[in-house]
Amino acid sequence: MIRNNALDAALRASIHSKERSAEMLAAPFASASTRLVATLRAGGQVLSCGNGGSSGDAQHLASELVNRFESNRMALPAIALSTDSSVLTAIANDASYARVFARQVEALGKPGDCLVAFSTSGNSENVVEAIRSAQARGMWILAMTGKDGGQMAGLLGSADIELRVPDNSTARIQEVHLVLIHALCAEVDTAFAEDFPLTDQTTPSFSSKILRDWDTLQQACSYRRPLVFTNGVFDVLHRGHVQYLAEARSEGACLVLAVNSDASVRRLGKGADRPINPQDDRMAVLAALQSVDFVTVFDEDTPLPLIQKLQPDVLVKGGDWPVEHIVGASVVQARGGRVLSIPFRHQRSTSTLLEKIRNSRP
Ligand SMILES: O=C(CO)[C@@H](O)[C@H](O)[C@H](O)[C@H](O)COP(=O)(O)O
Ligand SMILES: [Zn+2]
Repeated sequence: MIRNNALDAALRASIHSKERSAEMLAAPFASASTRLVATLRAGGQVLSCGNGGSSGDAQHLASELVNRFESNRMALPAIALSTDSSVLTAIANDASYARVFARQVEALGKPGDCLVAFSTSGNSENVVEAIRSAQARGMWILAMTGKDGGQMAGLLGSADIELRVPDNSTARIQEVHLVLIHALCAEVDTAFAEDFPLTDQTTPSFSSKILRDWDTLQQACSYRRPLVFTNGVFDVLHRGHVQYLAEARSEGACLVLAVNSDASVRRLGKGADRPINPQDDRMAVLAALQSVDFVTVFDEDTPLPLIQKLQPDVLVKGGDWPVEHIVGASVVQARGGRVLSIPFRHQRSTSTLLEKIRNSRP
């Protein structure tokens, strides 16, 4: 058998690096894949960047999200920021090379999106600048680094995740980055294959905003700050509701709306025939509103346990609720959050509406 020493050495070093990564990156990898899936489920996008070999990695990741990895699933939104030579040369020429990714993040990034930032040293200035811009826009960072994590490691906040390859060789770090990209894509394939059967190649419906499971909801919205929370029955949706929800959404970066379950509505004693619309229908209608980022349901008499779990920054109720009576106010205020009673600009009520319909019967 013919062996080549250079190839043997490279392969051995790569295997060693991968084995060490398997031990050291298991926990942050699990967090990264969960959060990436939650971001995409919530309609967020992935922006990726890096230089040289890492620019290729950024493109590799984006291509597999947009197109597919190993199985068919819906197309997912991802853009590699190292691909448009006109944009890159214009920014580098008019501003500086350090701004080439940051400027694009400012143009394309939205709160809740993910920036996947590749740098084996953690010190590429343009990647560091991109992280700063992404954080300022309410995005979270998945930092793919190596060596000692460089400047990037020091920039990351509690919402961010670093996958730092335990190696000092740029080449070995890049080789592990590629494995990490493929492993992340495999997790994304699995998550979206469950949601969308192979035959369904459509974009996510409003139903992706409906998260009944509170753990999943917490993961999807925990880093979308300021987080706004409101709750109610929302039985027969009217103009007052729509206006109120739009105003609530404008108070932060993400609005979670919790509706009372049918059993919980019945306990409110609004009438034997209430709710008119069952909880699944109410949630589906609310999820179609642009102002609403996530809809969930609670079965308790009050949303207090959910408020304690989500720890929103802004708690909102309709104008008929004085702030001191709003359930969960003390929880939010204790963390320095705001509690708002938003006045109804359009005085409508479901009960009056139903009365009108009943009285109009021949
Ligand atoms: O691919 C390689 C080395 O394997 C090179 O092109 C390498 O990516 C470049 O030197 C990069 O500029 C290195 O940047 P970084 O990984 O430190 O951010
Ligand atoms: Zn290379």
